[in-house]
Amino acid sequence: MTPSSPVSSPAASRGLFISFEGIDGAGKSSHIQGLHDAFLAAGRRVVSTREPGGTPLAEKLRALFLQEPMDALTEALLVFAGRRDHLQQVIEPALARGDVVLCDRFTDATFAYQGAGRGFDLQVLSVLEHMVQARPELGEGALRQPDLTIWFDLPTEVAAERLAGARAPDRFEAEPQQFFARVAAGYAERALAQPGRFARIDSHQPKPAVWQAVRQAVEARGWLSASREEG
Ligand SMILES: Nc1ncnc2c1ncn2[C@@H]1O[C@H](COP(=O)(O)OP(=O)(O)O)[C@@H](O)[C@H]1O
Ligand SMILES: Cc1cn([C@H]2C[C@H](O)[C@@H](COP(=O)(O)OP(=O)(O)O)O2)c(=O)[nH]c1=O
Repeated sequence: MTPSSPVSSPAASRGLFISFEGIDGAGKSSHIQGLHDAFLAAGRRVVSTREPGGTPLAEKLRALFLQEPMDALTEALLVFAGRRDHLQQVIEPALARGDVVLCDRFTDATFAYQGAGRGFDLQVLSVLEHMVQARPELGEGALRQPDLTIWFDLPTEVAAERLAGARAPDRFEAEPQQFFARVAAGYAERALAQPGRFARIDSHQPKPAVWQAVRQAVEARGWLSASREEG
């Protein structure tokens, strides 16, 4: 099997859904590409995608979301509308094919940014989450959630230093550090509530050390071995 060839039989592996989270500037981007390459080398088909975005419609919503002033409910409605389209057009079909889906942010970001960051009602977010991510075929209340969420955790002041001058700030990146402190606390709360799904990565380290930690989080689950069946 060549490094980039797909698995020979869909039965040999099930789809895997991995999301990447953290405050702006936490350093997720380059490691998503690294993991993409590592899964290809292990013989998996990989779809790398992002939220907000991931489909033509959701990318249009992303542009509005990042640039236009709006209140927190509008933010939540836009991001969940895009998520619905993304799940239907990209994520669910890829998982059904047995692909690995690497998603730069998912619903934890909504709870962290709109919930903890903006102070928006978490119960309303939960209602939207249940509408958008419902999997009725698995029973009442079943939701599509990532199999693993890789959470890049680092102090807000370090993230701010990394972002300074790196790129023109969007509507969120222009927020003050107190906003990101609330977002970071939101992620910590989500990770505490669902420890099996979250892998916390200490991102206040040089890139190679962060990459080792990311790789280990995935290897520890047996997901990077070429011939192994997923459990
Ligand atoms: N471990 C690291 N140490 C120092 N700088 C980093 C590290 N990881 C990323 N960076 C830099 O920080 C900035 C933000 O990284 P990026 O991957 O774009 O963050 P994110 O996608 O989480 O917003 C970039 O300029 C990047 O080169
Ligand atoms: C998915 C999502 C992102 N966001 C925010 C977080 C980021 O500030 C921004 C875009 O995320 P991201 O794609 O990580 O930005 P970049 O490519 O510039 O690093 O959207 C929310 O506020 N709620 C959400 O549900």
